[in-house]
Amino acid sequence: MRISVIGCGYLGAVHAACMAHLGHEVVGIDVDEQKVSELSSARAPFYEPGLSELLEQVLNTGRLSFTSNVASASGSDVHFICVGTPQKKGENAADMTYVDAAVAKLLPYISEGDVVVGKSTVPVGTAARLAGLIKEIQPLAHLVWNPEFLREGHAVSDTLNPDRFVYGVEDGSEDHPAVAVLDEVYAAPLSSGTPRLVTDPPTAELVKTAANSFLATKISFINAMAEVCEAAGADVTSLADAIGMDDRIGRKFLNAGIGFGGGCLPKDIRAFMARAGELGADQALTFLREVDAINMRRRTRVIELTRALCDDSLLGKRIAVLGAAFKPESDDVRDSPALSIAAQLQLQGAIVTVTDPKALKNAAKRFPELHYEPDPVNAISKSDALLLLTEWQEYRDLDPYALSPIVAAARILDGRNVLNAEKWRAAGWTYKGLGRP
Ligand SMILES: NC(=O)c1ccc[n+]([C@@H]2O[C@H](COP(=O)([O-])OP(=O)(O)OC[C@H]3O[C@@H](n4cnc5c(N)ncnc54)[C@H](O)[C@@H]3O)[C@@H](O)[C@H]2O)c1
Ligand SMILES: O=c1ccn([C@@H]2O[C@H](COP(=O)(O)OP(=O)(O)O[C@H]3O[C@H](CO)[C@@H](O)[C@H](O)[C@H]3O)[C@@H](O)[C@H]2O)c(=O)[nH]1
Repeated sequence: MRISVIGCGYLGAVHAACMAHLGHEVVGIDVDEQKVSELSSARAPFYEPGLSELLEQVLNTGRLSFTSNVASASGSDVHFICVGTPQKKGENAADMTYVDAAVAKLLPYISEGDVVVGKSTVPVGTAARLAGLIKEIQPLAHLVWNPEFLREGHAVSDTLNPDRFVYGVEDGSEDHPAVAVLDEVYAAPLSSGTPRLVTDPPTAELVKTAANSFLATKISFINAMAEVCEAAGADVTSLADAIGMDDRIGRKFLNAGIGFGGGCLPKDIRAFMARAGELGADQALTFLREVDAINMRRRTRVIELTRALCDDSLLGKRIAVLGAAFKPESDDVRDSPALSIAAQLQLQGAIVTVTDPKALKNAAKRFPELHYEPDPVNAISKSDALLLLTEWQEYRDLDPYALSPIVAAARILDGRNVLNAEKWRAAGWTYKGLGRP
């Protein structure tokens, strides 16, 4: 199949490389010339395990190319829309200008029988609106909503072996001609057993926002439990293990800590709130507002606990923050709780040094006022308190005995509950987890 991928950020770059890996002829189109040039030389513009290797492999086959010229979409059978839908400034709603512009620029190159596939995460109702625009120009083309569920850090394997495919087609029917086209695009994963569900476009759009809302809810639920555990002297980690043993609940996404961040969960639940409000579905709005509020309170709680750990004053205290990315195995700092906490601590008078194995360049662009140190030992040296905020393996493996002699005070706040508290305490550290005694 000939495929165009419009928007080659995190989602689009991975999707383009994976589609070429599946044997298709793919052109990736992005307005950012620098991204196009990096991707064309097999350099991933962001850290994603396995992506550079995959890019190199598929670029060598000649099946994949990148360009900033949207006219190159002409002749493709399938056009994937993968541009960003960030949160609007000062509002909860999604900014749809990139999707609208991408579709407007693509319109002249859509031919009879082409399938335009929406992969971006959008407010419900977007597909119907875009289908109207497409039909005006090319009545014999189709629009499908096919949301993406990949996780950063696992993006390549999630794209090649997803849990499921969801196709939202106009009449919601298996017989819709676009179903057979997408089945051909995803022939390899489908033949190895990936389930697919055919539905109508609004349901497909909602599957995505509901899935992210549910994941966010699980995290905020366990963080609310962490607050209770803290007050009652209980251990939220054992609690999560025990409730997670119930198959109906499951242990995944029950790790209490500093809360969720990233380029998806926070902005997606807010966009969902905004859309639910517009539709008059107030219960979803109220419910998700609390999920968001619990999440944001975790950041405030970490500041309070750090102050308590530092003898009730942050003024002039040297704090080493381990982690800047919103999660390990990523250099993405969009809405990173670690960086938001680091910036707040500095505003409140602490002298903060942030370290991270991959995300420091991105962090410095967003928070130029913070001090960054690539070597964790240098960052930790002479500190009055250590905050583990992104659970990179190398921070999990830190040896409390080796670090004791280099710090000013042996105090650690484990924002992800991943360290062995007994071991750190035995080495003479004051250890504080979140929702753990
Ligand atoms: N990042 C993820 O893990 C992930 C996973 C699933 C779904 N999504 C959704 O996918 C969408 C994209 O997310 P992302 O993280 O890749 O965003 P991103 O900001 O990394 O990438 C968006 C890309 O689109 C490009 N672009 C903007 N306007 C364009 C246009 N008119 N033509 C061509 N290119 C254009 C930008 O230059 C950028 O490279 C969002 O809706 C997001 O919610 C993201
Ligand atoms: O038990 C947990 C699990 C995760 N997190 C945090 O939650 C955030 C999001 O993590 P994750 O979902 O792994 O990252 P993303 O790559 O943003 O992926 C989410 O967002 C994508 C974009 O919509 C979806 O495609 C994915 O399915 C969905 O998991 C991160 O800050 C994690 O630290 C926790 O605090 N506790």
